[in-house]
Amino acid sequence: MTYKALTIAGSDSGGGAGIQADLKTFQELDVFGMSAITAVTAQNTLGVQGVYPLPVEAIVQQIQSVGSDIGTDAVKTGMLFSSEIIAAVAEQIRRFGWKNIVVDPVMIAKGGAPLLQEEAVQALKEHLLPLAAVITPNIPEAEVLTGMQIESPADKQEAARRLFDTGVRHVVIKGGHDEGSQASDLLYDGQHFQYFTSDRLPTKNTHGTGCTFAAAVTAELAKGKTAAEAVQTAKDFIQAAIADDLQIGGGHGPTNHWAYGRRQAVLGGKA
Ligand SMILES: Nc1ncnc2c1ncn2[C@@H]1O[C@H](COP(=O)(O)OP(=O)(O)OP(=O)(O)O)[C@@H](O)[C@H]1O
Ligand SMILES: Cc1ncc(CO)c(N)n1
Repeated sequence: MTYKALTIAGSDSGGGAGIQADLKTFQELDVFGMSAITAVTAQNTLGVQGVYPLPVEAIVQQIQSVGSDIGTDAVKTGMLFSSEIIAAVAEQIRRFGWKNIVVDPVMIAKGGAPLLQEEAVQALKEHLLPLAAVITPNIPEAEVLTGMQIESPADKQEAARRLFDTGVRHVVIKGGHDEGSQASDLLYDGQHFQYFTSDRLPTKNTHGTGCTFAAAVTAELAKGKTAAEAVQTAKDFIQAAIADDLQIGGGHGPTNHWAYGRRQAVLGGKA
């Protein structure tokens, strides 16, 4: 059985985030990766030097080329940049009847460069969130989407409830931006709160952690895993990828996308 996943996201020339992180992650998890590029960024470990959104027509055409021939078992959205792009992407997802939609509501790159126009937040809520099987905001993104400040564990749960009410089936609020010695991701399915917790690793090389995490969730949903199973694998994948960081570039380096696969191979006696 060949499982397939489509990422609709921006290109990161530095290879640590965006489309590049997604395809590497799909590959590592044995899922055939496809892409529809929404914007080209000139980017490295130091920051974002340029952002070039593609015409909506070019984005729609890429999605249609995939949908009309190959099809997909899951879709991840990342950097969508504008409300026009969001509306067009949502329309195509509906048109092909795709399920297993993972929305990573990318807003701002680590260095502060905007990857989503401010007025597009409403379009995200209106068009895309109701289609999502899983949404994976970090804490600042969850704050923007809910309009509330998240300062305590109770706030995090309340934000998850509010996000669930937008029509999303599972909410994951990631803990990368939390304080403390643990990085704890909260999953909410409308009934239960479940925490996925690891030691916080002391490194500056966390470029693309969010993209990589959401791509791993997408790959696992493509294989038919439940949201909780997919989040557990994604958490293990990103923990291994951060732990074995690569020391590339002069700023916030990428994670190591092959670390998880190497560890599995060692555990399974294959390496
Ligand atoms: N220092 C760290 N140690 C361990 N896990 C981490 C660390 N930083 C982030 N994570 C994990 O990485 C995943 C991504 O979380 P994070 O909140 O950093 O996403 P993000 O801000 O969207 O990332 P980015 O914008 O760089 O793509 C989560 O599973 C989180 O728990
Ligand atoms: C293209 C792209 N998408 C997402 C992110 C968020 O990490 C980034 N830095 N660049």
